[in-house]
Amino acid sequence: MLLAIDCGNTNTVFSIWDGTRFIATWRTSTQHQRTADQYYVWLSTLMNFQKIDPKITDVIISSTVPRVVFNLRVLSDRYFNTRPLVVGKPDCLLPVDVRVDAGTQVGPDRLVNTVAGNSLYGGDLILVDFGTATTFDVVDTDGAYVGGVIAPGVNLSLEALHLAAAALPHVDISKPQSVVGTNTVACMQSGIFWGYVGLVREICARIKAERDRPMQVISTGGLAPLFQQSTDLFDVVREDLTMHGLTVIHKYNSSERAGT
Ligand SMILES: Nc1ncnc2c1ncn2[C@@H]1O[C@H](COP(=O)(O)OP(=O)(O)O)[C@@H](O)[C@H]1O
Ligand SMILES: CC(C)(COP(=O)(O)O)[C@@H](O)C(=O)NCCC(=O)O
Ligand SMILES: [K+]
Repeated sequence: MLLAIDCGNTNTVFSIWDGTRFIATWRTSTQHQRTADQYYVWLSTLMNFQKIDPKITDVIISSTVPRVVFNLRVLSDRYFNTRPLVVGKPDCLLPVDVRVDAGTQVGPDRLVNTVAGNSLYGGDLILVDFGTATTFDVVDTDGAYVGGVIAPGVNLSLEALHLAAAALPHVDISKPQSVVGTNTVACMQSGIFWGYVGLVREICARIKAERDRPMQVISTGGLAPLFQQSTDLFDVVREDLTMHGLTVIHKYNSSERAGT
């Protein structure tokens, strides 16, 4: 079975893929200090708790935080006796082209999303991923990654208000009842929620105009469903987009190595 690890700047998600479906998914905060042994204690406890004993034969990692990769590699070598595939490294092949400025290091999560989007929905896509940052990845007609947009994440924006202004509290995002807030929290939620709806709408409209063709908008990340509520921003919300992409990349590399 495949252990797929998607490490973002805030959270790291581990999923076990049995070849047809994910049999388990667990999430932990991203901390580069966490050792391979700590990961394994955590993972094996959860496996015992869910009464599963998967035989992990392969590991694939996508990480937007380079420092965590070392310990995840050790986890794979020491406990699963396998050399992991690491997206973005030269020995990890991608089934799509990447057409960006020379020397640009595209976030591996964006490449994985592109592969997933292309495998599920074809080409001419805008992939919106609500993570620490909100990213827009543009997928060409042939499935290539051709660039995109990086905006501050929703929670990062709320946290920035709280950190910079003495009288503004820490607030969780939610859809406000009305645009005009009658208390501080409602005012902040309105600014971020409706501001974000505007940001997503405007950026998608401009990408479509710039590329002069219809495009499907696919969204992912924990906050995608919140924004889909009573807005028409996305054609599809697919929460497991990145994980799905990891399974596609793993399969592609396995078959390339086998020469099929
Ligand atoms: N369902 C959710 N509801 C509210 N906040 C969420 C939800 N899912 C994720 N978040 C928050 O969104 C932010 C980005 O999380 P995540 O998608 O895990 O980012 P990353 O992939 O960059 O690590 C974090 O602050 C996280 O706590
Ligand atoms: C834009 C990102 C910070 C998003 O990361 P995330 O929100 O998933 O933690 C990440 O994709 C990244 O570090 N990218 C490198 C620059 C680029 O993609 O052009
Ligand atoms: K992301």
